Amino acid sequence: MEVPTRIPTPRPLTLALPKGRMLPEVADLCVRAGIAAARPLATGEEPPALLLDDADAGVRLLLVRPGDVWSYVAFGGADLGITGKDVLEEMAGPTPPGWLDAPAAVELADLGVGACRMAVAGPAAGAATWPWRRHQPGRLRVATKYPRCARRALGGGPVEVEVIPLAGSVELAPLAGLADVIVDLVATGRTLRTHGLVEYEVLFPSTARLIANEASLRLREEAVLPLVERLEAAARQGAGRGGERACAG
Ligand SMILES: Nc1ncnc2c1ncn2[C@@H]1O[C@H](COP(=O)(O)OP(=O)(O)OP(=O)(O)O)[C@@H](O)[C@H]1O
Ligand SMILES: O=P(O)(O)OC[C@H]1O[C@H](OP(=O)(O)OP(=O)(O)O)[C@H](O)[C@@H]1O
Repeated sequence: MEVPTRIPTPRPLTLALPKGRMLPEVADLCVRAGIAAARPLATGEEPPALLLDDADAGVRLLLVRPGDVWSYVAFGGADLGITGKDVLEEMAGPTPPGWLDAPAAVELADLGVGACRMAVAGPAAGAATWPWRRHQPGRLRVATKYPRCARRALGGGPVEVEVIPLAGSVELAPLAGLADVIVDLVATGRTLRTHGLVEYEVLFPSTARLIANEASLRLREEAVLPLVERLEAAARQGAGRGGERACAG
């Protein structure tokens, strides 16, 4: 009996893309990588559907929330995905109790688009004392959409970090007396300024990353790698055209 060396191909090569603010830039990269079906997504209009097949490119696109791209890729719903480094940092680390234990998604490339930074911010009055406060015994209430990043960056020292999880409008938390500081993404800094907040500390810069399902990389290599190469080439071309956005404030 012949021993199969590859699993049967159950579906087209599947790429999970982030809906929302990054989609137009990411879709533009995909178009330049030969995925014509991504063209309507580059306009900023509402996507026509959540699943788009590109028969010519042999690629299926799934449109999911940026925070869900990692799950689609890690759990095998997509072979490849594009999402922010912020999402990958938040998903990094031990699997929380009760979660399906997923093999890690592999980070393959920095695509340059969607630049922003993860920062600690708070009221202007607290900026001067932040470097000291951060390392003092006592409690620090942190409002954030990124509880694991916040804990990893600020915990582990003498200060006791109390995370208040929020899903958005994080800048309101210090104004409402809910938290001392926030950990959130900053790009232009406009939202902070509008609410009288300042950046205390940058935790890490973030740009869109290409990630792969670990098994797809091994078992569908001939299909996966050419697309990876085309996306990387499109990203380099984009950077050359001035497509790389500065993430420093
Ligand atoms: N100024 C910014 N603020 C927030 N995210 C940004 C910014 N600039 C780039 N990004 C990237 O865009 C992603 C968030 O996109 P978007 O704001 O459309 O989704 P979201 O509403 O935060 O996500 P979800 O729908 O899952 O709640 C981030 O993960 C980050 O990588
Ligand atoms: O530095 P800026 O250019 O102002 O961008 C940063 C803001 O954008 C994001 O919020 P978003 O618009 O996604 O809304 P949200 O608060 O509902 O998450 C982020 O959470 C900041 O609030």
